[in-house]
Amino acid sequence: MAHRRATTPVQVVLCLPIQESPSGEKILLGLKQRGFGAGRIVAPGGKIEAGESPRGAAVRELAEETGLLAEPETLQAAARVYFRFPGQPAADMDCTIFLVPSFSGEPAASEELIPAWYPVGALPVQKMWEDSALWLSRLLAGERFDALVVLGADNESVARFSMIGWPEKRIPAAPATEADFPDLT
Ligand SMILES: Nc1[nH]c(=O)nc2c1ncn2[C@H]1C[C@H](O)[C@@H](COP(=O)(O)OP(=O)(O)OP(=O)(O)O)O1
Repeated sequence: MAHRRATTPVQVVLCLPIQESPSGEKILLGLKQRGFGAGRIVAPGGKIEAGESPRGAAVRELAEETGLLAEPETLQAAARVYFRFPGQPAADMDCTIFLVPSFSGEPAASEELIPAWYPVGALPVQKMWEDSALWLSRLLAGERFDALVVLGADNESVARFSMIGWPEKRIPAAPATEADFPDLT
């Protein structure tokens, strides 16, 4: 019998602004000040609002949390990560991740995030979600994928991780948000 979910995963986005510097590429992350994941260093992002596209949500969240402004069409859809929290199913999230190669403005702290640039080769993985060590550097190295992250009972450790590279087979039962992934549709 098919498993029926009690709740629908929350649809969220993450943004990865990228900047060239004399010492190499850097990405913008930030210390989350409140809400889900507070105290961790995370990428800017959040929930997709009703009627909003993933791309539109990414641009809005980036502006709200960091002050950076980007044009929606310049964002590059790079991965989807399905976060599953068996110990707290209401926290399940389907996350679309965008690279942000061009933007204007300077990052500034918000109530949500204290942003800072990090070298791609020296990510602050000890202060991030444990699972991000499994997928973030691969994404920044150019891989494109869907990944499934199942958290442990503590809602922090990684119980299971699997990855499916584009354009191979999709993760079964993942809700469709293919509109942002033209190479898949
Ligand atoms: N295991 C995990 N690893 C990771 O790297 N990021 C995760 C994660 N689980 C959730 N996230 C991210 C995805 C999403 O962008 C974010 C949570 O969404 P929000 O920032 O919107 O949550 P908040 O509780 O702050 O809500 P609001 O402030 O009400 O929007 O956490």
